[in-house]
Amino acid sequence: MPSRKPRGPRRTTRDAPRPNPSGVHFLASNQIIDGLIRSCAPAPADLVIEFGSGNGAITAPLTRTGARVIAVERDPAFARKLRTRLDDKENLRVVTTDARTFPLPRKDFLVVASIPYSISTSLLRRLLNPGGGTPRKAGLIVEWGFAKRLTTAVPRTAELAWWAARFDITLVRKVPAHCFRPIPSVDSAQLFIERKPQLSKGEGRTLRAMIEAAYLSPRHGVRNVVTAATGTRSPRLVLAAGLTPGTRADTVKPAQWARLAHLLTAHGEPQRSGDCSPACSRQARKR
Ligand SMILES: C[S@@+](CC[C@H](N)C(=O)[O-])C[C@H]1O[C@@H](n2cnc3c(N)ncnc32)[C@H](O)[C@@H]1O
Repeated sequence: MPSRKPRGPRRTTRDAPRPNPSGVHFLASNQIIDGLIRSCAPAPADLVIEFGSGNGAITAPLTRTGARVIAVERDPAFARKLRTRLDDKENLRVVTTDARTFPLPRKDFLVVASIPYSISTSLLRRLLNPGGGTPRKAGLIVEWGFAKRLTTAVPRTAELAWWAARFDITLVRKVPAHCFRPIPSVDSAQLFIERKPQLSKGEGRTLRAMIEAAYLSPRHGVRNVVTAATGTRSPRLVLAAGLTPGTRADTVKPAQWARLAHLLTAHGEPQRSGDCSPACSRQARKR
């Protein structure tokens, strides 16, 4: 992990936060951009998607890795300028569309992006929920508070726990506001996300059912959560997962739920309900 303080461009009094009606803040630190790209180590065989390419601060160095790059930008003026500027890059495709509806590839891909903060949650939902394709690795610049919520040891909501149980989500570094132009009022963070080995369908269903039961009844012990989710009692497997039957649900880390789901599935414990009851879904959506 880098220890040097990220350098932004030299700061002057003219750089103080100013009204910015477009709400767009461009990365202006080569050190941050390089670190972001290096975190995913794109190679020529890779497909990399960048959401919100703006004026290409990340796109241009991304194309130099030799990977195939798809830059997704909603603003037609930004997209047009980027196409013109990087006209000679045969490995780049600029797509003018909304990141929230861009169809994600089914095959292997990476994401490298400084994402528009207004769509952080909806974009992460698309990237980290099964359904479409999910990235093998993602290097993202996100708002600082959002990064902290995503990386707490015991996430606050069932949805965050579901993501953290299936992906390693690491807060790599703070990205101070002065690394952007214009300077925003909040700091940002560099996140690194890596997909864990994929779960079987049964493991996924058991994991989801347990997480939802846990977040509906956070004071319950793990034993009750397992019973609510699978209809069985498995104290031996709870112990094997490094928990005790009485461990409170709101102290259990996502990786521990994942381990327990693996053990329960391997020993043939079915989940009780389908993927998710309506009440659980409502709770999971609360953010
Ligand atoms: C934070 S800026 C990042 C720009 C550039 N990547 C950089 O780091 O300098 C976000 C960019 O996302 C674009 N954008 C905003 N909402 C979007 C959406 N829903 N889909 C795709 N692009 C979007 C904006 O036009 C802007 O160019």
